[in-house]
Amino acid sequence: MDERDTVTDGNDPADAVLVSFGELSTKSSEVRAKMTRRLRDNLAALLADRDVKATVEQTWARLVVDTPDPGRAARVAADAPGVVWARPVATRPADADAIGDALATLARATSPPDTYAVRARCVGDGDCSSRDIERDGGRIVGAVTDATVDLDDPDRTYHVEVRNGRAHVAARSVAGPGGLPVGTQAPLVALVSGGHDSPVAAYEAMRRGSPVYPLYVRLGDYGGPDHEARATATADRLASYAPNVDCRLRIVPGGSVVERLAAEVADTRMLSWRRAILRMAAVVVERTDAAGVVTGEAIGQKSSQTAANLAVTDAAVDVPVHRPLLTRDKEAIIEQARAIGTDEHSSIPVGCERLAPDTPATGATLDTVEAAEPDDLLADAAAAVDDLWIVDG
Ligand SMILES: Nc1ncnc2c1ncn2[C@@H]1O[C@H](COP(=O)(O)OP(=O)(O)OP(=O)(O)O)[C@@H](O)[C@H]1O
Repeated sequence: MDERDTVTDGNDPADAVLVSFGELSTKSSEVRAKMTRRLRDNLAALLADRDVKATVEQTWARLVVDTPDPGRAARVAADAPGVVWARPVATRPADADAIGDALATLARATSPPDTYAVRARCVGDGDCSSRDIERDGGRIVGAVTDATVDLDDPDRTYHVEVRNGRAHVAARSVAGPGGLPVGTQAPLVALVSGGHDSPVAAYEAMRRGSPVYPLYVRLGDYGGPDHEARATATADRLASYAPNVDCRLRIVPGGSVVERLAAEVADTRMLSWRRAILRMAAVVVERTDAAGVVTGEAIGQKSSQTAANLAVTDAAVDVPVHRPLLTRDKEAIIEQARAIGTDEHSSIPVGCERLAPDTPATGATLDTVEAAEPDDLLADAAAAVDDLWIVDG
């Protein structure tokens, strides 16, 4: 549910945001505490970056954001990898009257649903009965709205969580991306071309906890300013999800490698190009604390991405190559690019298509690719990384 649609008057009683971080709860207590701390720091940085005044308190099972603007803070918090949901909540003493009051105020302050349910959770408080809260709360909401109870598929769920003597009462929930907090896994070098696929792949790596170092390879005359601009815009967008990690775009000049391929290689040209940019990424991995490379390739999406050709590409490097979109369909990838806001610049037609030969190889073997590839091509590609520069956002 989008909470922006639900507040109908100025009497919203929410005074904080409750944040759930699902998967962290499956970790050992030491790892969980460490990852939760990281999520707390990430949330604080994200809220500050988006100009939301807030302090973030860490408890064992939840993060609690203290803020004068819970509605906006919940939307921002739900952008952070690791967050399962964020709810603007009214904080009350853990007694039945206070909870009932909060539910009635919330029910009046939000647009009336046709159907509703009250869900309660009591943690570590012997006197608290979730069944009583749900029954009494359901009656109270029913009395102040015309809505009817639907426990299976309600239009709105009112949530009550009671722990440590406090009750958190909510009428709205903003879904987060899940996953793990950025910075809880090793960084990866993300090859980004600015098309639809590679930004989504880089985002998926971030969503699972890896900071990414976006790497764009210039195509010389085959690329141009638009090509580079969309890669830069992509890196900015990715950085907006984790402003406290280094997500600056790295650029390597690849124009001379492209020229050589266009002049010297025919059907296997695109494969050699993939091998060359992968080799560049591998050099960046070796020179940083990154643990591997992430690309936007998916099986069979292009001739250079058949299962056979991906194996030939990988043979150019000896660092791990991760492909989070391997089995995803293009439509689903584009939908996700829209959702995370990396699609805006991805539709500009750019030069890689011009490099493609008329009859690209789909089932090449490593032997045929290597035979057609200039002997020093990969060494040339690696050397180009000496001229890498970092774009300061
Ligand atoms: N100029 C480039 N700079 C950096 N990485 C690149 C570049 N071109 C391609 N890549 C990487 O190689 C992968 C495969 O490239 P391809 O041109 O086939 O694009 P794609 O699968 O359509 O991805 P995208 O939609 O991101 O362009 C990309 O997903 C990206 O990770």
